[in-house]
Amino acid sequence: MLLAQRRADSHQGGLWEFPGGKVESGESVREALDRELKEELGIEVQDARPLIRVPHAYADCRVLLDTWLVSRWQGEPRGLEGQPLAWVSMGELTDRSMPAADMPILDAIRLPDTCLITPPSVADATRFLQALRKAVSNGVSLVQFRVFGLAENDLEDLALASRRLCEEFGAKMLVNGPLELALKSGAHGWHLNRRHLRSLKSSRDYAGLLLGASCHDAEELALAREKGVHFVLLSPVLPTASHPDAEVLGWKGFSDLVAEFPLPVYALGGMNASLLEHSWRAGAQGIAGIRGLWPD
Ligand SMILES: Nc1nc2c([nH]c(=O)n2[C@@H]2O[C@H](COP(=O)(O)OP(=O)(O)OP(=O)(O)O)[C@@H](O)[C@H]2O)c(=O)[nH]1
Repeated sequence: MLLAQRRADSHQGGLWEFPGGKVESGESVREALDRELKEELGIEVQDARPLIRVPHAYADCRVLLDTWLVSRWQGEPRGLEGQPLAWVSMGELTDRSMPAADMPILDAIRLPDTCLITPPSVADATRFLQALRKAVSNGVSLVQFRVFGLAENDLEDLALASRRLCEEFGAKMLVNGPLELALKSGAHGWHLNRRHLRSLKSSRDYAGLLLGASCHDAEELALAREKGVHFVLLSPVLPTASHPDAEVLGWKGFSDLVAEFPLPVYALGGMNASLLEHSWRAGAQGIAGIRGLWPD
């Protein structure tokens, strides 16, 4: 990631920021991005996509950080306004002092664009683990382990084996189920259903665990934000076989709900890899799913 240090006499002066600036009147956000990065860094943006929109109220002003991920550009970035620049790895991002509004952006950068949810019923644990291996070896790096109906010991064994497999390929696994199962299996995180989200005291009590939550409407999104989870799955965006009677949000309903929601949100319900780009345009971190993503 490329960071720039803000001038000492500017708003949030001295802190490290993502390069950018204000949209001028008559400009689209993409045009503003191209102009600002040309003015400040001397580069031509060639490929960029929306990442997250974060509204934030500072004591002295309100900002809406419409953040884009720039993946291709021409030219070597230079601090054309005299600002110091620093290339930092994901791990080093938190070593720099950054504006408070940037915190959700750090979560969005760290999370991948796809979240795989395991099929809930497991008839054959060996086949299940083979399919999971295929998924993580093909690049899936965020897995939600969601399995029901197994005897307690079998469930624990499967969760443990799944976590080890994920780790072998550098993927993170969250358990959707009892917190004890997440802890016993050494999972990287805990995924909260509606009931768990309501009863969660504060994310601070779960330091070190990546927390995700399932949400279905504006009220649950507000709750997820209040409780301080790291990301959300919002569903159902499109009709889905796993919840045939649920009322779908549609892409319009989805993007209205997440337009200024300051946490990464995955679109869930009827998703497959071909909808990934569409989900970005609708304001999503990416897509989550079972059938559309699970290798047979
Ligand atoms: N570019 C940028 N601005 C940020 C970040 N985080 C954050 O809170 N901001 C706030 O968003 C606003 C961006 O405006 P800016 O001052 O960079 O805009 P600009 O380049 O058009 O500058 P100017 O209006 O001083 O000429 C500032 O209030 C800044 O403090 C960040 O990571 N990058």
